[in-house]
Amino acid sequence: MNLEQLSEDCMTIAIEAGHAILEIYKQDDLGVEIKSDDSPLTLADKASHEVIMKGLLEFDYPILSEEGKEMSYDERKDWTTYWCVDPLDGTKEFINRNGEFTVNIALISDGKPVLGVIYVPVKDTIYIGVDGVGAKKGEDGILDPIKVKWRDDNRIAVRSKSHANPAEEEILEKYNVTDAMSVGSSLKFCMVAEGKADVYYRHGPTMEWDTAAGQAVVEAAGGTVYKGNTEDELFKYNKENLLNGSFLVLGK
Ligand SMILES: Nc1ncnc2c1ncn2[C@@H]1O[C@H](COP(=O)(O)O)[C@@H](OP(=O)(O)O)[C@H]1O
Ligand SMILES: [Mg+2]
Repeated sequence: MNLEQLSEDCMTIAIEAGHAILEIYKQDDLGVEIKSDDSPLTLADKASHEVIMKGLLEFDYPILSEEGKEMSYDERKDWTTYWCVDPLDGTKEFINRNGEFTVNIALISDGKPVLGVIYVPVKDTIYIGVDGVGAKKGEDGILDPIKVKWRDDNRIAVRSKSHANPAEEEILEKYNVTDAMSVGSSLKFCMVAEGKADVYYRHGPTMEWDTAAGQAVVEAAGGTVYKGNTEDELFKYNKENLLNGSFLVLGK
């Protein structure tokens, strides 16, 4: 498997999906519905999902997408390598029209995200992480390497804009965080990956597709994603329950 070649194809697919999202973002009616789990869904989530499914079809790996058909653990438990996709992460931010939403494509191998692409449609910016190779950020058609930062003191945290939890404060204090920024979607992982923040601790629930591409990007940039709120166990994928527990992202 040539991850670098695959990452180029994923970039093209993510950008095309982002353009489909922007077409809908321009319209007055975003076609908002509420899903059975009470979370919002728009025409853009569906359009992006269609573009990504079509694009990834040529690669012979199964696909787990937030907007795809529900997949029981029995159906996916033997997958060794698969795509984990969030066609539009930060749907609330999309509906609020603040630009803080992303397209996320990750390749998982043996429970670890080994490739991740995150596209930010409104900024036309892309982040790529390839295990064993490194992470890059693309702006104005130029890709530059990015690296995490671990400040000696006055550390900076990123937190969810829509789902921050007071239980996060204790951990931020433990890491000497003196400043926190609220940002929507997987952009938080990107901010740690490019050294704009040192820490992202998430106490509340997310799904595996919300974190897979972000974890690949931040780890390829030199960071680490841990399960829970300690530095003991790495964060793994294709769990029986796709609901993530709390996790800790550090720029080291
Ligand atoms: N109660 C809940 N259960 C599961 N996932 C939740 C959740 N509340 C929020 N999320 C996840 O958090 C994501 C948004 O993260 P953030 O708050 O960092 O922007 C959502 O992604 P989507 O917007 O793709 O649905 C959603 O998957
Ligand atoms: Mg999401």
